[in-house]
Amino acid sequence: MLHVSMIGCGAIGLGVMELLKSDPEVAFDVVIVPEAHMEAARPLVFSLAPHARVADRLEEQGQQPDLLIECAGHKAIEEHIIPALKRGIPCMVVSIGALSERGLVEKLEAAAREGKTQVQLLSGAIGAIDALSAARVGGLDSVVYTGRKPPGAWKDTPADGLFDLDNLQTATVIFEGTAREAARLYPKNANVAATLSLAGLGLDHTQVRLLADPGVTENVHHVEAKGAFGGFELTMRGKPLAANPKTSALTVFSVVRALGNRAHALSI
Ligand SMILES: NC(=O)C1=CN([C@@H]2O[C@H](COP(=O)(O)OP(=O)(O)OC[C@H]3O[C@@H](n4cnc5c(N)ncnc54)[C@H](OP(=O)(O)O)[C@@H]3O)[C@@H](O)[C@H]2O)C=CC1
Ligand SMILES: O=C([O-])CC(=O)C(=O)O
Repeated sequence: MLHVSMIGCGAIGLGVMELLKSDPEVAFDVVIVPEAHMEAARPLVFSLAPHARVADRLEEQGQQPDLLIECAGHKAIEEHIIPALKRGIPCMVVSIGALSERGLVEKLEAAAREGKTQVQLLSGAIGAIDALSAARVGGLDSVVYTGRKPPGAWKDTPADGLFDLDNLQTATVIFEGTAREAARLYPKNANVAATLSLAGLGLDHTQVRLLADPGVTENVHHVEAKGAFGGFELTMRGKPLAANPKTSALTVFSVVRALGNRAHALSI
């Protein structure tokens, strides 16, 4: 039985608990949410994981989880993941876009080294991360990522002021540049660009194009990579979660897979 503490009970966290509620090998013991939202979170958590405790942090004394998983956002990495790693608790992170902040990846690595443990960065909404990071071993020449989403998915981002999102008639490029700049301008839509960068050529050498496209209803991720290994092209058409259209459903499935791989006898 894998005893898991989870940070965040939003679209991803609740989706993960729902899918794992009848898995006898995974137990959610603690769900961490901001203090102000603990009361509201309790009934939701109770309905999916009746034995789980809602808290605003991991207790430092007593039984430690086998694994701490972050499904919350940038601040949760600094607040919860880094201290847990230093205490030797293995961690998983889904908010990969947060790692585009300078120095944060190095802080995570240092904390894991200090605690003699490991932090796993999850692939989330994008596929072929195994192929891309293997290809990097032989040398990559280029990685180009195009992210295409319905105009509504770009609400409350810099594109909202620059383009009339409600009345777009054709696919419109809202950003073109490096993954680092994409992550700076579009932090809540930067997870895929950051994941591809960390697996491949880094934030400054991964090219990104972002489009608002009234012709799509899905989050479409296209990757083209070339290098000593040859090349690949990948298109993912991710159905958005009803609870958060910025997030593809595959992200939830990717977390469930990762937890299953830790908990079950066979890992794939
Ligand atoms: N790797 C990938 O491919 C993808 C990654 N993501 C990332 O995953 C994360 C979660 O996404 P999603 O579930 O859709 O987002 P939601 O906004 O639906 O949920 C986020 C949850 O985290 C909680 N939370 C926020 N900050 C903290 C904190 N410091 N400590 C504890 N809890 C906190 C929120 O609590 P409250 O509501 O009470 O503030 C909320 O319950 C985001 O960072 C998102 O960018 C998303 C899609 C793809
Ligand atoms: O499709 C998703 O779930 C999220 C996404 O585009 C991103 O954050 O890069």
